[in-house]
Amino acid sequence: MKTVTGFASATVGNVACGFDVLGFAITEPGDEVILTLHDERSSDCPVSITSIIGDGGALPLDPKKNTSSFVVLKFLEYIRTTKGIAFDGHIDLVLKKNLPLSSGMGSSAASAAAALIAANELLGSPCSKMELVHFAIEGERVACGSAHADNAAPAMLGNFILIRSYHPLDLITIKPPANLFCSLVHPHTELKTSFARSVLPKSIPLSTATQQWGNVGALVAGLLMEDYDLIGRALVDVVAEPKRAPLIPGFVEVKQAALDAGALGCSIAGSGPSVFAFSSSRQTAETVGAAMQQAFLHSKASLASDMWVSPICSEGARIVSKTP
Ligand SMILES: Nc1ncnc2c1ncn2[C@@H]1O[C@H](COP(=O)(O)OP(=O)(O)O)[C@@H](O)[C@H]1O
Ligand SMILES: N[C@@H](CCOP(=O)(O)O)C(=O)O
Repeated sequence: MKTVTGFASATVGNVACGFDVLGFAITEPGDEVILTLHDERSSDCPVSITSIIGDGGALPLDPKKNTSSFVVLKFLEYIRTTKGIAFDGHIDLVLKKNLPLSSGMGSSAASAAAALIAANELLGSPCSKMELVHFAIEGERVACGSAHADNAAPAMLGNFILIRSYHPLDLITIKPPANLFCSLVHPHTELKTSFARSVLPKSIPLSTATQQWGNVGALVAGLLMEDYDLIGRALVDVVAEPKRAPLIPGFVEVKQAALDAGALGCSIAGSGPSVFAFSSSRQTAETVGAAMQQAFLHSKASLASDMWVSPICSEGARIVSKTP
């Protein structure tokens, strides 16, 4: 019986100004998916979820509703129709859910990317990571109703990913500057991505768009030029942050605490409630993260939080172990 374990880490979507077009991966924490291959099909659906560990019973066991199994079904259909690989066996899936749900840490995308990298390995690696990304993105539609790629693409590919176009999908990998560190703080409260998207305007004034694309361009330039000051100046979001900040208790204080502690910049991680900051050394990132946690704790809602300091992950989804 062949078994493969895949891992994919947390990701931060948007990176302030790049709503739905920019995201990056950190090195940990992340979700693990263990797949076991059986020769015989044991139900109509070729994938079953045997167990989910660490979700407190919150996630669906229906293989068509959980992002981890949904994307494996899409992958099986793809290799059958485009590569002539017919799969008549069965896959049992165990999800080790280490990422908090509805957190702004790309939890649904991490499950999908971990499952895909494992399924591809289990069936002899018929697909490249770039092919697998398509299914990981489709998984986001199951999670929140929109197939945004700014979590799924970095979860699979690592680094910063810029989505130049969705149709056709055109992903650009941007290697991180060597000394860039992320402080990611997750306050103990949930905010569903679907809800955080519903508060956004359907259209924005041209003057707002002008500011936003100026910052997106500057952020990409700052990353490529390793210009930390420019990265900091470009971490400005005039589209989503003003609408979403009121949904995160203490956000204004937390952001100010990060900047006062020496962060280059700070904004909402994905759709929130997590908040991220960039710093140009690990030591500063540790100080910044601690200051952000204190600010959440001393805010009106008095929120406890978890905090991670990490460089940008350059590897993306990976195989952790396999037998035989
Ligand atoms: N494997 C999974 N991990 C997380 N959420 C999942 C998963 N599969 C399905 N979902 C559903 O996706 C929704 C959470 O998605 P979302 O709010 O986008 O969270 P996140 O910001 O953590 O990605 C929940 O309704 C949950 O039931
Ligand atoms: N671009 C998306 C990112 C959502 O990230 P998540 O980690 O909160 O799912 C958005 O801003 O809606």
